Amino acid sequence: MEQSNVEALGLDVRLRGVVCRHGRLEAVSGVDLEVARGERIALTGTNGSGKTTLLRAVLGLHRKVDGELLVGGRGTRTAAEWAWRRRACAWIPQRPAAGRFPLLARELLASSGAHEAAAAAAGRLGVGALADRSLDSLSGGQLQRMHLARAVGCVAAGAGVVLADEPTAALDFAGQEEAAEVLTSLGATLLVVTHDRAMAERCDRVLEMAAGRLREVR
Ligand SMILES: Nc1ncnc2c1ncn2[C@@H]1O[C@H](COP(=O)(O)OP(=O)(O)OP(=O)(O)O)[C@@H](O)[C@H]1O
Repeated sequence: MEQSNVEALGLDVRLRGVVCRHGRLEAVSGVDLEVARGERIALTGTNGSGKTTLLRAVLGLHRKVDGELLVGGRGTRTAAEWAWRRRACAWIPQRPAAGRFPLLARELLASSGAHEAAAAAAGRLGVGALADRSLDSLSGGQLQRMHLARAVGCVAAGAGVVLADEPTAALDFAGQEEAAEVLTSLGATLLVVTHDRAMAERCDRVLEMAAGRLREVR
């Protein structure tokens, strides 16, 4: 993996007038946001207000985006920029899919680009012994811990931004604390969608989304 262009201590994220549509529905409406390198942002808000759509847009997965959306000063106009964006951002999905041909947990960890760091994180998160299990055999909380461990691996491999979509939703209380600690101490820029107060309290800023618009809460 080419790592030279990805900064280890986080990348800045800049959104200007970002609009995202699903067909005719405008899910994100004119969002402006400046996130400094290493800053940790909690994104809260009502169901269906556009949080996941916004994170997917930052990741480069939502292609119908108007406005300016830069990570580390780069857009996603060319295939090379798009590939760079995918390496620069670690992604913890809200509903991890096992896929049609389920991966083994250790294959998920290896896909981070830094297998040893991800495997060590899996150990710390209490799922190291499950590495040879297929992802579709894991419980919701175990799967969420595995994705968290993968994100740690991605950062070790050079990702500068972590995009996490309700990463503690399936976790028990101790797991919520552990996950919040792991995510907020990575050194990477963090954008985390969460309804978990403990997670929000560990972040530098809390933003709220309502009907596709963003406002600062703290
Ligand atoms: N693939 C899709 N096709 C059509 N509409 C979609 C699609 N994905 C999301 N939407 C709609 O876009 C809006 C924003 O959805 P989004 O998933 O971004 O919200 P959210 O804030 O993450 O919600 P939640 O808190 O429930 O996870 C919703 O009205 C949703 O129904």
